[in-house]
Amino acid sequence: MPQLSAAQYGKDNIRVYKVHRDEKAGTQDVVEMTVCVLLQGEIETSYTEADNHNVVATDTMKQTTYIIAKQHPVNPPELFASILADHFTATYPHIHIASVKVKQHRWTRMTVDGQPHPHSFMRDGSETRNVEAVSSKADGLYVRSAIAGLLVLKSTGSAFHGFYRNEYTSLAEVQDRILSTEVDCGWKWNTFKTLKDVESTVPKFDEAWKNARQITLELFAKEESPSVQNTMYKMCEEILKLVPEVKAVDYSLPNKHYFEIGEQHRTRLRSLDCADILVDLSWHKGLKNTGKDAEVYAPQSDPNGLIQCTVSR
Ligand SMILES: O=c1[nH]c(=O)c2[nH]c(=O)[nH]c2[nH]1
Repeated sequence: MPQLSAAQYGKDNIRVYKVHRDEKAGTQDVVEMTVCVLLQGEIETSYTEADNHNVVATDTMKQTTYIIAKQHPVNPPELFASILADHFTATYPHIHIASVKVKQHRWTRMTVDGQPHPHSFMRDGSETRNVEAVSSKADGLYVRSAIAGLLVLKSTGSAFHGFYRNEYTSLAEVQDRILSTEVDCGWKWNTFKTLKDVESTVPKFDEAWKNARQITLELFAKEESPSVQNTMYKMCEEILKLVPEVKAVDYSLPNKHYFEIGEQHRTRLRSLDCADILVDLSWHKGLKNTGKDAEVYAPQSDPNGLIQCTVSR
């Protein structure tokens, strides 16, 4: 007899834009975000018996998102996501768990004629500030904040050697390589009992985001990295130190590679670190582009290393 063993449903990719007009100062602030709402609870018969009486329409979830955005602050995103998630579990007796994911996009104020412009912004990069809030009738509010899509590269100051070798290994030890990654860094807050507890933590959310971002960038830049693994572990340690309300920090870092192209160079490609492979141009009039003369590399999209960890207290 088949059984529905898990079910949730909701609205994804709800795009919301909110403007705040400061009439006195003559300036405006904008927030753009993409929201996903997913609900769980006593919804089984909608799947098994076509009984829709308990189905909160996904369109209702979208309309609710706009209404909550109108009536409440959308910043910090931790607060907005928690208010919205809490709304669903508080309003509907048969909804037991509501998950709200908010992805805030960057609109950075333009500087024009040396002054911050009152109402013009630019998208400076693919980085987003992400939050997931899960409101559970049984367990309270779980919140994870994150930085995603932050692209970074260092052209030296990274090595990778001393790794496991056997007959499947061709990678050479490397003392100096290019290191590039797209940062996905998350931090889980101690579970909040109620929405009030989230509200009283509001000043900490922006501060934690700033700290996590700064630690990530500074350690990435300053550290002589022996591996992605060790560098990300140090970042986790620093964030845990600076943000006592956080119980765990996680990173997911793809290793973006800089490869040589060209079938004739396959042997060379296999023998160097995958993240730092030179384009050998000696076939063209003896052009020197290897060793100390290396300047031109060939970035590759796949395959890539993927290094992940979670560090808890
Ligand atoms: O920092 C790294 N960690 C690895 O596990 C790894 N594996 C690899 O091929 N290059 C790298 N670099």
